[in-house]
Amino acid sequence: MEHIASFAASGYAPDRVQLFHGAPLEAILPLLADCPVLRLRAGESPPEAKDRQGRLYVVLHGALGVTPAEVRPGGERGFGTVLPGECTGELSVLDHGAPPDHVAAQEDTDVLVIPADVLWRMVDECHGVARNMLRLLSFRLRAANAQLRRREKVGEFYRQLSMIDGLTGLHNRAWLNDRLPALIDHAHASREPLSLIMIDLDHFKRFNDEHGHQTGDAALVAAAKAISSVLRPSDFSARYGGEELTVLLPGTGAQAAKAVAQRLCEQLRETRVFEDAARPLPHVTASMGVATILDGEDADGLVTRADAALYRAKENGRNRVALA
Ligand SMILES: Nc1nc2c(ncn2[C@@H]2O[C@H](COP(=O)(O)OP(=O)(O)OP(=O)(O)O)[C@@H](O)[C@H]2O)c(=O)[nH]1
Repeated sequence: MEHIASFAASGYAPDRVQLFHGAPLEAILPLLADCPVLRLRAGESPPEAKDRQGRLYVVLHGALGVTPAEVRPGGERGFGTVLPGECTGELSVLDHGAPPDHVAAQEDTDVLVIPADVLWRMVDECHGVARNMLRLLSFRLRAANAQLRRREKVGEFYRQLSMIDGLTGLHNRAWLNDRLPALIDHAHASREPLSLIMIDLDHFKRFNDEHGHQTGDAALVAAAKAISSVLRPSDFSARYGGEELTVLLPGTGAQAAKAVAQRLCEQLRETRVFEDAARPLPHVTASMGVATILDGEDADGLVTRADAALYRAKENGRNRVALA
């Protein structure tokens, strides 16, 4: 970093500085005359104020990169860029707090440093500067709000992504844990039925052993597709874990749910793992347990009864449906 000159001797003019737009230069120039102009090399930060008064940095040439102070070095990059005529540092001047952002030159950059007391005198003596400060603050507020909204959206995107099973594309167990209690509450409150089908692929260990784990994965994907193809848009399917899948049927009573499960069973029986006829594989079958919510029952109770029914379907020969 190099101290080039005072502003008066630097050769820079104030008319391009946003903070001074519309303000009478004859009022501003005497106040700016002794303010230092620094040259920062790429990567250098302007010196921090030794007092708690803060200071405003106006870019005269080059660019300053601004990163929120809470972001670790090497973390999220480029919160913003301050270009010639723009400034940064106004918040710590206004509230005497620590600067909220880390500032560093993105290239060789000349910066006018305006100490807090000089800035306040400008605000006192020149309404135009005060107005520009307010405009700057409202711009910062809007930018911060937009940034928050973007982060919320990104957060929601990743939340949704974390609820999807990577192999089958179905919802995963985390989604089920999140949504099932809410669906059950809704069913109790609206006095509508809700059914759950627990599905377990038959002899899947043997299938893996005979055809390889990757073919087993393909069979799981094919099963998930087949199941989704049978359901209505208001139904949900999820991968419960391993080779176990779950279907949720809101507004569906026991008999209708049993009929859906039987349809799923048939669909699986007819589903090829690979459409490619050159690689004929045995069809994958599944056993299914169906349970319909009882008065006052919670998620654990419903899943346990569906599991017990599934166990009976396995016991009775697999490739079939049992009702809880
Ligand atoms: N390929 C593949 N296999 C999986 C996956 N998740 C679980 N499995 C396999 O599924 C098999 C389940 O085996 P078991 O629990 O013994 O049940 P099963 O062989 O299907 O027998 P039954 O359920 O009694 O009909 C295990 O071999 C697991 O490794 C997966 O994501 N991909």
